[in-house]
Amino acid sequence: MSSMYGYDAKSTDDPCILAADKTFTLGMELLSPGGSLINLIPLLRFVPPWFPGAISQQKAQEARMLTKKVVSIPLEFTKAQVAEGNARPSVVGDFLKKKNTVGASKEEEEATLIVASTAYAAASDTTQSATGTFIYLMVCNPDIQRKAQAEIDSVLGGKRLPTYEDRPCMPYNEAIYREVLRWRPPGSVGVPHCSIEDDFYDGYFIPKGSTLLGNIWAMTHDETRYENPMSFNPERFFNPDGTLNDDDRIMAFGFGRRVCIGKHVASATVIPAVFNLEKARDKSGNTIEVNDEYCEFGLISRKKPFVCSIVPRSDISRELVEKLDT
Ligand code: HEM
Repeated sequence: MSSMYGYDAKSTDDPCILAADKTFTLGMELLSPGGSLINLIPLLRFVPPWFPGAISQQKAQEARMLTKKVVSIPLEFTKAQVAEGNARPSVVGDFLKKKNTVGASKEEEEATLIVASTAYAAASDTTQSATGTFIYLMVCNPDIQRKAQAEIDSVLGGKRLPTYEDRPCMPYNEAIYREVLRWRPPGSVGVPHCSIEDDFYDGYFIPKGSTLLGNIWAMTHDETRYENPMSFNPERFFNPDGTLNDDDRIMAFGFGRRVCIGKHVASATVIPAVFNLEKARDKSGNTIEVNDEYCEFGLISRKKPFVCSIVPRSDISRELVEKLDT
């Protein structure tokens, strides 16, 4: 939202977040295989929402209305910021400035707005799922977190935030990133695809028009490739000589022509540079244990909410984060 619109949601009660969350839940219910009869009998899409029992149509209508809200709330915000002259750099903000000065075509405007809302929609739940898993794993594996932080400190000296250029110098953090998305890919079967011609695979006939799901979970938990696949172990991505191995194909981003286009943005998000992530304590000082449960939302799985403590690692870390907010 920040990079697309320069809009920072301050809390989970933000109207845009609430609308996006509800749209997502409705969308996932409708899109998951078997989630709607329309997926099996496409002719049913012509039944109007007011028809008794047309639950899918009603959900789709609500999702459409909420989607408009998800697009209009940050857009109106950015327009106001641009008009007041204090818009932060963002895809939509920069476009609007350009439109107001040198002009822009209708097509350009349409494309920019669609790119921004698509990126937001595709990025929010997947990134939220991966971040939830990452925080959970760091809280439950303090030794791994300390090792990652020690590597970051050795490169940054605790004085600045990491940049893309620092990444090759942080192989252990790279291994954590690979392992988080291997251990719990946000979408265990990716996004459904449709075969565009008759095909054969491994002796099976796949007729044109079949729905195909790539079993990402099976690939990332293949015991012949990943020993003890249910355990979280970033070390598995290292060669015996201590260098990173070449297993850098992140299955969680999907495959082929429609592979996730945000994978480079996503891959830069997960770094324990400035915060300590720990188990929280109750008023008596007892550690609050973290549940290990996940909720399935159609095609995406999310860590069930849990309490933990997230505190800046030092005063410098706090300043670095606060500077980001200004
Ligand atoms: C950990 C985070 C993310 C995961 C696990 C993820 C995963 C995926 C997957 C599985 C697909 C479908 C690929 C396929 O059809 O085989 C996809 C598509 C897509 N993703 Fe991501 N994604 C993430 C973050 C992002 C971010 C941050 C953005 C944008 C900034 C983004 C934008 C998109 C878009 C636009 C598509 C549709 C591409 C197309 O259909 O051509 N994703 N993503």
